[in-house]
Amino acid sequence: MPLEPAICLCNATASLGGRPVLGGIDLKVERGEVVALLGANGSGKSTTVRAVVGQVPLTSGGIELFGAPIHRFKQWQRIGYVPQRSTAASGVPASVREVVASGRLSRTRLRPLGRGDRAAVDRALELVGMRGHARDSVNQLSGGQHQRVLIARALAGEPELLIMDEPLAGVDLASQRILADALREQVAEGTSVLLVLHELGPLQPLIDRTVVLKSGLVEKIYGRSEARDAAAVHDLACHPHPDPESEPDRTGLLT
Ligand SMILES: Nc1ncnc2c1ncn2[C@@H]1O[C@H](COP(=O)(O)OP(=O)(O)OP(=O)(O)O)[C@@H](O)[C@H]1O
Repeated sequence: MPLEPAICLCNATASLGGRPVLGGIDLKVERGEVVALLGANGSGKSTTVRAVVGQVPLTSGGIELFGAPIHRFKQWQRIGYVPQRSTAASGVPASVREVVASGRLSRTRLRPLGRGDRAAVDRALELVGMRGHARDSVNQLSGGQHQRVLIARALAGEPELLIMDEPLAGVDLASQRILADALREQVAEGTSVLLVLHELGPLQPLIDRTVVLKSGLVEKIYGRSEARDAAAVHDLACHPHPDPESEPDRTGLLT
């Protein structure tokens, strides 16, 4: 019998600040599948993934994680989440290794890290090319290195489902390629992935389906062979003539 999908959203609606933001999203991520969410600013991509990780309640519809309704789902250690525009620097001095090791907490609880935990941390650092920076303070990292550390933190938990909101934002092409390689290895091991992206970049060959959102609804779904078309359509729709004067569509409440 096939396993239940890693994520299943059924006619999901959500409101923020009293305004409807998701208008009835249907979205599935099958086991081992890599799904990219594309769409213009404000189309509802982050809200969709935040609903999936339980940070935004639905007003109607449902979400199932690994076959369980989200309100009954308890196995959050199976999920690695990299939020949008988050920071590894918390104000207290912490090394890259310490931040990545914190990704094991959902598995170790208060138990000290064992050999298996340390191996998972080393592997995550290696995967994102940060092993040589393990002792560095996170406060000294560049934006791209910072993002790699946050992804390593999620990978250290050995998640079966990885959810990343704009993992390539502010990451140069060399780092994007390192992240693509890391993700490829993870996917080869069977991890399911939901990614919010603005462009597919080096991740494109990994993506099985691209779901384009518009105004809180699924506008179009592209299969693997159409990913290039999806990226092209998205580029035309979302970046037609960049206006340096325009204000980004942000409330600032999510930062
Ligand atoms: N905390 C909030 N309170 C009120 N409205 C919000 C809040 N967060 C987001 N919104 C609104 O919800 C809509 C969807 O936002 P969301 O962040 O999901 O879009 P997005 O597709 O991820 O955009 P971006 O590409 O800019 O990250 C936007 O109109 C946004 O202004």
